[in-house]
Amino acid sequence: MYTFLCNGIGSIINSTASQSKSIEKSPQAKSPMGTFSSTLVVPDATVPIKRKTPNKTEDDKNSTDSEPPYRPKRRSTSTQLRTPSEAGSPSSTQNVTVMVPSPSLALNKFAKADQFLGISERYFPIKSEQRTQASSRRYYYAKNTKRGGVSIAADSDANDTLSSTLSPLQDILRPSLVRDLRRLQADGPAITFSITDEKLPMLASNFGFLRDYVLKKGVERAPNEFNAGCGCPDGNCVPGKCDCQDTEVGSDEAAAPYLQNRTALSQEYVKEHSMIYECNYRCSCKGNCWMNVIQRGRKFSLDIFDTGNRGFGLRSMEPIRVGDFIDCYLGEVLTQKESDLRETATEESDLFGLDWATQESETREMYVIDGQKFGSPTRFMNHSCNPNCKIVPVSIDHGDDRLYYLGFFATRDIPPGTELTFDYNPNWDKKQKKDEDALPVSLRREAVPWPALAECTQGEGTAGPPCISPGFR
Ligand SMILES: C[S@@+](CC[C@H](N)C(=O)[O-])C[C@H]1O[C@@H](n2cnc3c(N)ncnc32)[C@H](O)[C@@H]1O
Repeated sequence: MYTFLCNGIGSIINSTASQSKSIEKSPQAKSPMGTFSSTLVVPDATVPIKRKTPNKTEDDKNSTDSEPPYRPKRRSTSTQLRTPSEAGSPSSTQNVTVMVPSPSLALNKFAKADQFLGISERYFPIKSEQRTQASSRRYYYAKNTKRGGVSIAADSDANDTLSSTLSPLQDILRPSLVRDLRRLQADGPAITFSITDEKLPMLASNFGFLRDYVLKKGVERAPNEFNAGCGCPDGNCVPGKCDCQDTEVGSDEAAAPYLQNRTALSQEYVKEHSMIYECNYRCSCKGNCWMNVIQRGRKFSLDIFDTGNRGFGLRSMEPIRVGDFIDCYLGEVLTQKESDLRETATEESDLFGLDWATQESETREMYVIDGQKFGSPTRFMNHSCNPNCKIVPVSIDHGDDRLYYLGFFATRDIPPGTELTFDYNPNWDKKQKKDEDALPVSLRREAVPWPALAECTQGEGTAGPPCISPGFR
């Protein structure tokens, strides 16, 4: 079970429903299975669970198994830049606060050319011992400066107003974003963006792209030795027989989550909600079989674009077939306590509670993913109650029922250029007229002004324009 808590649009919806079919885990996979639900508000009280600590064998202690493939490779930094319209009119006498982006190679180039506003000790105050470094244009320590608090007065006799400084900023932000996105190409085809200069800072300065979760304080992966693998003969994982697959309740037959002939969700899993356990490095196949999809990474080039009325969105310029894997939802992984603090501290959060196993829990709280500031391109997927994608919880570690991945898969064929969407709350009771927790429109986060959308009337699976769930109003 997982919970999507998206403050803004998310915090106005709350519903929980059971999955239509539950699937029992194979004996090899230790974690309990649960029902699926998705809500968009603060999660229901979670029943804590107690981790069973398996007895370590000598073999386990001496284990030299390598790490699973998904590991944080880097962490982007987040900076903020306010455009003139956000900062107010850049009149010549007015004090305008500018969030100066982190000094980068490109920025240093500008500094050398003495063109860029803000590259001086005045805007990057430093300690005396750091002055030498700064004078040689090495601003390593200057990154510690709270740049958000640095106020820059628009100079009355300066020819360049704030708007004229935007151009060099875009010249820096655009290549910097390209560089940031290029790093994601290690995991699949290119991620591009189709965004005007004006809106570029909203993406480039406010968001850091990740290649894996960033585990925050109090969050841990289960030790490697807890993980288990299948023992399929000759490393040949056969559908229905591989131990990594779940067996349906009351049946010995394992449900095959993926198609064998292409890395895609099976028809059954397109319809159902159940955890998938992929083969891993501990399996006899070493994770090289068809039971390995999200670990192979993206298959499609994705484009972050300006939807015009729903902020940024995500699309692919390639045709996507039903069941295809899009990408994982990533972000900072928080303890529930930390996520509660963030929820109350800010209006903006994009939280997923990893609560698949917590219903059978006794003492542990679930982990929560926050994709607001750091994450993957799927963070820009908008809601639709007539969606073309869905989220499936996927684990690559049988010994860790607390930390797993959320994979986006296509639920129908998607033509090139179509916005990729998912239902933020698939179990929302469409008959429910009003959500008591709904926020008035004025309190919702609006990155750009969005015109009112038509209320969703279409049934699932039918094509149609973007719409808004009845409860959103
Ligand atoms: C996960 S973010 C999606 C990316 C977002 N559009 C952006 O520019 O950052 C969720 C936020 O997008 C907006 N959003 C998502 N789906 C929407 C829809 N169908 N209509 C209007 N706003 C939507 C809401 O502000 C919501 O809080």
